[in-house]
Amino acid sequence: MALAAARRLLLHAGSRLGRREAVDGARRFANKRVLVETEGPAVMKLRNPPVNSLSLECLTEFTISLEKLENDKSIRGVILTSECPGIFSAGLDLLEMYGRNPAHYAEYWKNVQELWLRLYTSNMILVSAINGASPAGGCLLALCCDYRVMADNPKYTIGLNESLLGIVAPFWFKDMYVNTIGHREAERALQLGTLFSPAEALKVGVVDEVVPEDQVHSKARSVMTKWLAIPDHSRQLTKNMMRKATADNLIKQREADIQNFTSFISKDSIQKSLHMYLEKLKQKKG
Ligand SMILES: CC/C=C\C/C=C\C/C=C\CC/C=C/CC(=O)SCCNC(=O)CCNC(=O)[C@H](O)C(C)(C)COP(=O)(O)OP(=O)(O)OC[C@H]1O[C@@H](n2cnc3c(N)ncnc32)[C@H](O)[C@@H]1OP(=O)(O)O
Repeated sequence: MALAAARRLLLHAGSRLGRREAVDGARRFANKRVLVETEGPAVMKLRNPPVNSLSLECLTEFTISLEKLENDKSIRGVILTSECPGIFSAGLDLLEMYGRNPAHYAEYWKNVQELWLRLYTSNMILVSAINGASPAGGCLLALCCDYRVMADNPKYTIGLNESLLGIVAPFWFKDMYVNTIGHREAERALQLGTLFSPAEALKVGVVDEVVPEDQVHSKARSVMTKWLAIPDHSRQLTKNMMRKATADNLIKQREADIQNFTSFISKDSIQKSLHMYLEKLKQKKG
């Protein structure tokens, strides 16, 4: 209930802000964690420092921004990128999955599902400009896009690394991985929790193109121009044909998937694994 109210408030605030900025001629709208520019090809920038983790608030704002863009018939495509230097997204927020209660886990997972379904089945053309590290849920965001451009910086890695955290990528993460890189590569990468360098990601097909870091945005724009030249109706029907079965697979068992996640993440052994992983992240600094 509280989240639904927050969502209504955010939507209302978002549209007020959008109107005010449009009057200023700025053609953009924003909430705290997501900035959307609609001048030229629309660009959605994640800005949830330090690492663009997908907290509940961030997921909510992301979903609302996407909904607003979907409702604007003049927007046919969106470039998804990050405003946090060196990080595309660190994925799901570990602090939403650690030390909370089952009701919180259920609420969080529902929102993860919601964002995924919206992104994966969007009628818009989605191009990701991957300008930083992109593990787990960060990779998931990129995989939802129709085309992925990654910055050529060996420090940036991408992949579904859940098994390294002692957790398991849910079946719909796995399905999308299989759809993108094929069964054998997905099976190996998921078990090993592989984080690919840009060159490896290109080779295996996790990304479509790797370009020098200073060209990642211009390349994403030129890709968008090419995709925008395709008639919407035929491209959308084709996209739907390719993705519907995968999305439907979650839609038909959303509630069971929430229960599954909640009981899995609540286990003492899983909480212990997450605790150890969080400690490892802290120690890395010291
Ligand atoms: C049969 C099957 C049965 C059941 C299955 C059912 C359901 C499935 C169950 C579970 C699936 C859940 C799926 C989860 C998917 C995810 O996305 S999990 C998140 C995975 N993410 C990561 O592993 C990334 C971890 N982070 C990093 O590697 C680095 O931080 C990163 C490379 C992104 C950036 O490095 P750097 O710039 O050096 O920054 P720091 O490491 O110093 O980090 C800065 C602070 O940010 C905190 N932080 C980092 N990542 C996260 C995160 N994902 N969530 C929350 N917080 C994060 C980090 O701790 C630092 O905090 P501090 O400043 O120390 O307070």
